[in-house]
Amino acid sequence: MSTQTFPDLIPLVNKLQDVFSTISSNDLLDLPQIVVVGSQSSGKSSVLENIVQRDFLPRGSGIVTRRPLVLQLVTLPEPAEGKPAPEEYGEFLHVPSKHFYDFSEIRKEIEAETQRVAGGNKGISRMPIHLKVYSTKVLNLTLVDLPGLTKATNLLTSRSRPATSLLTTSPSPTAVTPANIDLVNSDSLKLSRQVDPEGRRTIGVLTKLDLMDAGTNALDILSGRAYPLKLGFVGTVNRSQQDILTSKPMTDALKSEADFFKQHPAYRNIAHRCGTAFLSKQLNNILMNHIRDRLPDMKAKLNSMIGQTQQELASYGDPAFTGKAHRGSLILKLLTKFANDFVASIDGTSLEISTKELCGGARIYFIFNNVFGTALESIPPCANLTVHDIRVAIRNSTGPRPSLFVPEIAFDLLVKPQIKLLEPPSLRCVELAYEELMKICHSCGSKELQRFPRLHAKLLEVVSDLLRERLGPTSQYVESLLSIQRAYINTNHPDFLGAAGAMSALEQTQKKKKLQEKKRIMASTAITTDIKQGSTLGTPPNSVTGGPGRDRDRDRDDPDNSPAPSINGAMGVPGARDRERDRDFSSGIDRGFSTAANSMNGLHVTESPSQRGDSFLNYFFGGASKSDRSALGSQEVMTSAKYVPPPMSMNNIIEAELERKFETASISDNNSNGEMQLTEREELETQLPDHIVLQHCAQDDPGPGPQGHHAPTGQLLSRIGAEPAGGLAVQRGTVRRPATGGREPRLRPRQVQGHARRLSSRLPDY
Ligand SMILES: Nc1nc2c(ncn2[C@@H]2O[C@H](COP(=O)(O)OP(=O)(O)OP(=O)(O)O)[C@@H](O)[C@H]2O)c(=O)[nH]1
Repeated sequence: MSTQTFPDLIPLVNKLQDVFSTISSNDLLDLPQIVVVGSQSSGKSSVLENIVQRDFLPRGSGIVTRRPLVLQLVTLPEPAEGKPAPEEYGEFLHVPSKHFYDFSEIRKEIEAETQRVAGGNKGISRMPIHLKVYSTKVLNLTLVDLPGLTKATNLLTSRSRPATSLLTTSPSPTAVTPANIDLVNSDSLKLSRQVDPEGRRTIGVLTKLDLMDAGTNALDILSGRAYPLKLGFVGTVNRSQQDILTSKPMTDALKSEADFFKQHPAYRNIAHRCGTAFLSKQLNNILMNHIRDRLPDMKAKLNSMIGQTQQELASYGDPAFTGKAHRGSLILKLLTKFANDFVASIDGTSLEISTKELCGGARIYFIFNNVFGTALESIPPCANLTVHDIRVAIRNSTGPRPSLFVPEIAFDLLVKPQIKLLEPPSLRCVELAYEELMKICHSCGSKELQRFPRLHAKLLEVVSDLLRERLGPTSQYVESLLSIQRAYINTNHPDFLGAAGAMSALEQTQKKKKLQEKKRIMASTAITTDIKQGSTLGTPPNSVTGGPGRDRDRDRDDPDNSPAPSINGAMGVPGARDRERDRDFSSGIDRGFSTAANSMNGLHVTESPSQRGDSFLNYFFGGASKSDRSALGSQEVMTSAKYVPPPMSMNNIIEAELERKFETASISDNNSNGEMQLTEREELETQLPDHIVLQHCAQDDPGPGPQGHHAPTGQLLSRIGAEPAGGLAVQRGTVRRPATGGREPRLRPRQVQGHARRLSSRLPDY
């Protein structure tokens, strides 16, 4: 061990200790400390009192030391000759202005302070008590008295110490062990090994040497032969309980100790390396060496902390703005800075730009282009629109007349709810943008502003209120934009290029389909055989009236004709018009049905309606003109098994079969599954709106573009709505839909029918 002394080192470290204890940051610097550890009643307090040479520590039964005591011993200079020695005194960090000259007062203050923090119920606290003792009799030294070992373990070894913990990561342990127990059972040595495994900084203190059994001694231990510690063991003899009770003076106690070692036969030769005085010197050396070792590291750490602190200080603003006179200008400056930061965050010109996640304006861009874009993309353009809806809307909107083109009223009615689907994601986009602006607002406070927490809180409150206030009107604005688009569907917009192209594409598809079907039927063996044999097939009754093509037109043109009354529940429930139609048609039809039903119950009938399926219906509604209906509906025709239809040519047969395929469901309106079959034209018409909408979506969504996003809603909406087609200056948006609590209901066929009726009454020229 170096004998070189650094007298200023320990006071300097004590100063650091005081500073760091006030800012609760002992851990930051890892100050060198000597900690006194030992099991309960091993004699720790006695050793400390011997070193200070004063009675000042609480005494009693059970656990007495319940808070760590940081004891800083400061050497007072020796008085000049003839002058009285300066009076010893103690000073607590928590009572800085008071000097305790009466050491019994110090004891009381320790007890009171322990009780204040650790409570009166034997509780233990980490919060240290800092006591400085100024005396001419002490060496500069800092020691930490820890509570009894069972309680001290956590305080000494815990790596997750709170900032208030006094212990460093590498303390120098003073392991106090009573000599009257076996060394291998020494908990203090076990604990010291945990923080100093090589035994380089640990010093062993052997107390109660006077209490060893007669004939035994601790010479092996004190000579360093029993236990390997680089700094060795120092033996002490403190005051016994009896001495304490009789208030044996400390000077007498120290003298008795010195005499003990000098006179003891075993320790006589090592008496100069035993006792409290030697221990004090050793501890002083240990501490100074420890400080010296740690000094370069401490200096580097301190410098970096000073740099950081100065930087932080600078961030709290210009000192020129301090004082009451500068209050107004300071507030203005802070508000301007806040506003600039807010704008900079949105513009992306802020100095503190994260490289980890999107923030500010970039995040708003992401919300608009990715989140909103994806939300729009995920909306199926024809959601909630079934073929049935489209077909019914088209048919209802044509009224009693045939339509030459796809009726636009139907298109309007169908498209408007679809535009409404854009509303929820649009409103969500507004909310997300609002939330992002709120986030930006909360991240804008500069360090300087944080110096004034109330101003900062008030500023955030005002800006948040402002943003919240604008949320409602912005949402309303978005809603009104969508309402505008829904109110007026402009199919003449230059971007609305879907109609003609879609129509021709659909027609091509249909033609192809028809051709394929024709070929298939041509190849059908049954038909070919029949043709070859020149046999006469049972012609469907509708051929009598000039072929199914005409019937198809009639059927399409006459909406009253579509749903036929049910025979066996396979068809749809007839509507009002159906019922009227039924009344209009001769009662013969009804008779026909009843007769047909009777026929099925065992009467003579060639084919049951179920066997003949749609042909049976064609027989009534699809295959005959109005003039023929009464005749065809006659009981004779329906029930006669002998009825022989006129012969058909080959082309007629093919044509009829083909038409039957395409058309039967259009007459029956519903098939047995409740699904509708469409006519060729209806299929084309019902697909057209889908096709247009899909085309527009495809236009709007050219796939991930250079920015990897999709066209915003505005474009989609502007493409759906523009000016009226063909200069038809009819405001079709006047059709009002019933209020549905903000949610556009899916239009049922009957609702569409109702709308169409009302619409046609308002638009006589349509
Ligand atoms: N005879 C004798 N008694 C001693 C010696 N050292 C301590 N004692 C006695 O042992 C008892 C416990 O001593 P303390 O100094 O209070 O022990 P401690 O380790 O501080 O106890 P806690 O703070 O409760 O953990 C006291 O009654 C002391 O008088 C010694 O060297 N010789």
